[in-house]
Amino acid sequence: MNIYPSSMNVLKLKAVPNENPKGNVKRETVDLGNGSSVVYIQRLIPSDQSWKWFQYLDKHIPWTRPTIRVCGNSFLQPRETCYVATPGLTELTYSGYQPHAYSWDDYPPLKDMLEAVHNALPGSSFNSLLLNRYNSGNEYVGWHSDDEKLYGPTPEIASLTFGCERDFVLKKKPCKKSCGMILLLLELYYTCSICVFFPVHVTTLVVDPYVSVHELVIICFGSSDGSDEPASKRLKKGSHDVVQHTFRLKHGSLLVMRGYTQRDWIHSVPKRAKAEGKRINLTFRRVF
Ligand SMILES: O=C(O)CCC(=O)C(=O)O
Ligand SMILES: [Fe+2]
Repeated sequence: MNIYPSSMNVLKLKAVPNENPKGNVKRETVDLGNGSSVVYIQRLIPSDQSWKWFQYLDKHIPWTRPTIRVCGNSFLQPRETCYVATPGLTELTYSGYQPHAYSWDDYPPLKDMLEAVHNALPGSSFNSLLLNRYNSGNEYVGWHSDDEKLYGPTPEIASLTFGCERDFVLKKKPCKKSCGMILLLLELYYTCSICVFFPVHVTTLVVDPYVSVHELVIICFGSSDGSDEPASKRLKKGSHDVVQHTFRLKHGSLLVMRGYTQRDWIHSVPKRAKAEGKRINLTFRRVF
């Protein structure tokens, strides 16, 4: 089965610069096609304000490194996290972990950050926030999409970054038509944690809370290019044709995923040996 087309190109998408209505903050929009798009504002929050907020978050947020369960195995999440939400919303659960929902009033500066994001995105209304702290380039978030039901079919997710610059990579999910049935079956097996039929190299790759079923499909079944190398190796070497886009997320930047981005794309912040500093990322979401 061909998950990806056979050539080795990484197809990059074009960013179109545009101005916001007030004309004072530059933003670029990347049309991912089929109703998905990303907006990137490199300098939303001035540097000195961003450092003040970074210091506040670093010191006052009750960071935890949860143990999460994937395929029946327990792993320490490869970054620290905290969750904030308006009371009364449906609770968030991922990888068998249900974070405690702190209130916005517990950490008042979060309300200023929310306001800055709302001002940049007229018409948006976020009511929950997932915070991540990456203490070094060794910490990361693996391939996933934030497609939990509680966010609805076309979630808008606004991602504010402070501190060390890191790459944020978006990659198109494998074809749906030919893989639909396999995805469904894997989703079932995955959800039920019945993963015994996966080869060992599959389960050893699964170390992230958001491991994508689509990644498992690629790893398990690979492409039909005649290679007898394990598919996991081929995936790591990037020997597939991949449509992807990389954003270097700057201190004080805002990246917004819109439309069907969670349905049709996966994203990650990969390990980077050269990234030495700490990075704090806030993803604002709306729970329906
Ligand atoms: O740290 C980031 O930029 C992304 C975090 C993320 O994807 C998530 O929390 O779902
Ligand atoms: Fe995400």
